Amino acid sequence: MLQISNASVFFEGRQGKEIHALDRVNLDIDEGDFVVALGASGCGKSTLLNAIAGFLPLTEGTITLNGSPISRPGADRGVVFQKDTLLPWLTVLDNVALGLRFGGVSRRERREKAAELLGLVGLADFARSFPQELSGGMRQRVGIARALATEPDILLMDEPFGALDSLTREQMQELLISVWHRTGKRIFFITHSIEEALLLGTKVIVMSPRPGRVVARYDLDFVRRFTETQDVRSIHLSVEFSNLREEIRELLHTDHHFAGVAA
Ligand SMILES: Nc1ncnc2c1ncn2[C@@H]1O[C@H](COP(=O)(O)OP(=O)(O)OP(=O)(O)O)[C@@H](O)[C@H]1O
Repeated sequence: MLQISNASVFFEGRQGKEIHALDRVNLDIDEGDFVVALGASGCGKSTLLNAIAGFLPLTEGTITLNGSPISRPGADRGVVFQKDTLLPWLTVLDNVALGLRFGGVSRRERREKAAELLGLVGLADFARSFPQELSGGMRQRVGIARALATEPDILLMDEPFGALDSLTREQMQELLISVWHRTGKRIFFITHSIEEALLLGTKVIVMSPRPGRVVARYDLDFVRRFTETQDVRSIHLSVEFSNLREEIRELLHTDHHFAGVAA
């Protein structure tokens, strides 16, 4: 269980002015959960993810993973960003295997594991390619495989599909659902897109602008429906989906700070 209790973050802004980025966030991420954080730019989503990743400390509150407080980055958390962070001089296979190099795993095992993960994300044939030979969507798939290589407890994804065109984005959503379903990994995923949040999340939290607070929570099953039917169109067209989309859109627009959130 990943447990976030009363998490608050203050940054020191210009001229010593305090920036209240995150305000008393409580969130439990259980095994198998797909948690999506939705909110406008600047509402503290990345701050929350970075705190879970151990990249920045909370000012108040705690985050524990299986009972242990998080204070630094660790192999038990795999991170995927919007912009891929692949090393251009390494092949796709070696990029995926990289995280295991520091874990005392033999070269043969590293390569076997990396090849297996490339299969999981549909890139088995690109193991010997270099990142620059791949499309944006393919590079993000490599990033997902790499994040999974150390067998983390949770996958942290900061707008991983934000820079992709809409068709590739839809394909990546479906791929991620299949990875989630097949691995049973819990995921914490950030997005600006209401539709993406509704399709992917088993739990969706909606955050307000500064200070970032959770203003609504939803337990959803569209993603499970997708794994059974593989029919995204009928989900998008369902009354339930469109009612929720409108409800959340309205919620986001009740505050003018939310302008800029896209469906
Ligand atoms: N290191 C920092 N120093 C000072 N202020 C910061 C720092 N990091 C974030 N902030 C501020 O904290 C607030 C929350 O930022 P954060 O990046 O978490 O928002 P976000 O919801 O992820 O936004 P986006 O969707 O644009 O990525 C913003 O006002 C931002 O300017």
